[in-house]
Amino acid sequence: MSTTNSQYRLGMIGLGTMGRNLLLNMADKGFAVTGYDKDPKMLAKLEEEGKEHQLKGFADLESFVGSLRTPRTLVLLVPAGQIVDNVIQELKPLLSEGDIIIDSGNSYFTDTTRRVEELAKDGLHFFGMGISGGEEGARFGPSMMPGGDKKAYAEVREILEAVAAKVGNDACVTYIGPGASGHFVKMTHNGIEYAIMQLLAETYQVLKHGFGYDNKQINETFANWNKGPLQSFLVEITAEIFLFKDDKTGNDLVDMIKDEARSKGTGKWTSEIAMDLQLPVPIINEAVSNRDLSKYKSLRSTLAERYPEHSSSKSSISPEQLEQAFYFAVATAYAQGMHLLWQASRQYEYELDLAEIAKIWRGGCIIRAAFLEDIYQAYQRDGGLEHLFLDPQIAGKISAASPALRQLIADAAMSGMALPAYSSALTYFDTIRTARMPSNLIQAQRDFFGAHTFERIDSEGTFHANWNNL
Ligand SMILES: NC(=O)C1=CN([C@@H]2O[C@H](COP(=O)(O)OP(=O)(O)OC[C@H]3O[C@@H](n4cnc5c(N)ncnc54)[C@H](OP(=O)(O)O)[C@@H]3O)[C@@H](O)[C@H]2O)C=CC1
Ligand SMILES: O=C(CO)[C@H](O)[C@H](O)COP(=O)(O)O
Repeated sequence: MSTTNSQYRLGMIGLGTMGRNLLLNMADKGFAVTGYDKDPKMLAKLEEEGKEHQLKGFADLESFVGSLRTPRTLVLLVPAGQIVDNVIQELKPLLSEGDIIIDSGNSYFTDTTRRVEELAKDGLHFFGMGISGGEEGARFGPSMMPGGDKKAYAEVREILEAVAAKVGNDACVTYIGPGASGHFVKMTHNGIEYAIMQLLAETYQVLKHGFGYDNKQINETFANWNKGPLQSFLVEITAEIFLFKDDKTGNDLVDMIKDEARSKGTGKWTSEIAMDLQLPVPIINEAVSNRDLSKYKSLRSTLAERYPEHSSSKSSISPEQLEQAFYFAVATAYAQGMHLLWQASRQYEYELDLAEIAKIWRGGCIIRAAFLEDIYQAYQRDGGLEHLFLDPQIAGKISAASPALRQLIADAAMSGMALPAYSSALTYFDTIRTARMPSNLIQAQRDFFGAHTFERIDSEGTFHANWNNL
């Protein structure tokens, strides 16, 4: 296959929500780019949208690959799973040593590890690059998390920095690390996303039932929070949701939506891998479990009638205290996610720079928030920080906010209101600040019934006691 007429800088496979918008973003920034889709209508639409730019669509894979300058850079934005492997198999005979494939979908990180290793045998560079920001982010500035071969990154750095969201002069993209580190970091981003969304849903519950607020007041509360230290994309869109009207009924749309949350799996993956790494992320676990519990609508409805214990007692805390409690819980969710990255970095030798990760999450992505500046500063002060709560400035803010969360949980417990993510945040904090946990008893029990042995506080080694006098 001749490459003599090749001219395009990058080729995109998958021209759906993310792929089309990211490609248009690249074209806007002056890069000559091309897209591949089997559907001529998709190509016509793409070329029409990008007609002012050097943007071309191909329905034939060989011509598409042949249009790229070498070493070629191809970005995949197709559904994760087998489709990614299928696309790679179709591409491989058309590629040459040194070419780069970037999988920007939400692929599972162990699939990425496998693909990196398999393609390296053919001299091809495979990058797992998490992208966040949804449709609008892809079009106007996402946050991107590329992991793979460091030298090959130099080939794509310019284009990624040009299209990424900006915070001041900083582009929201950085080289993350080797192997599947980019997809691991994106998965963790989504785990934090799940936790914050669950906390916002619980806050809605408190505002509605504990405070007796209507949707307009709930909108105002979140909109006010979004002007201060809690400023974030998720708080901002949550405020907007409460004003949105349903075309069909004229009611607030939020009231017309079933209380059954769906998911695609990245939150579950975060919980699963955190358990494998023995690094607890309980708020994320609660967020995943609550999406699952929400699906048991009929069981919940039956049990609501069987146990009508929910009292109508109002929350005793002020809106300002609720804001403090939310701050505490969200900070804890980020702390758990960062702790997971700290552990994964050691386990998988990703050499993650946690300051850089916090830095590129400050803009473009779904979890962007003013608080990420504090996290970035904390890891800049100490790049090896084991846990965010060890940072003196974060510690001061957490300590000041914890009494409000205690009162929120106490009120909720007495009135029978479920606040699983908030409760989990407090329990996690109280556990992780406990110097001597009651886990000595668990070791004693294990040794009692199964001779599993225990360690002593006063001598090295493992011991077994004859608990049963056998
Ligand atoms: N939507 C979002 O907000 C975000 C999505 N992601 C991830 O990005 C990836 C893409 O998501 P999204 O853009 O939303 O998905 P879409 O479903 O909108 O687009 C997927 C595209 O892939 C194409 N495609 C499917 N199979 C093949 C194939 N074998 N060869 C070539 N093209 C193929 C589809 O074409 P056709 O329609 O013709 O089948 C479609 O154009 C996913 O992994 C997703 O998890 C990441 C961040 C945010
Ligand atoms: O990656 C994303 C944002 O960063 C997706 O929007 C996210 O995966 C949605 O996940 P789910 O469908 O499980 O809620």
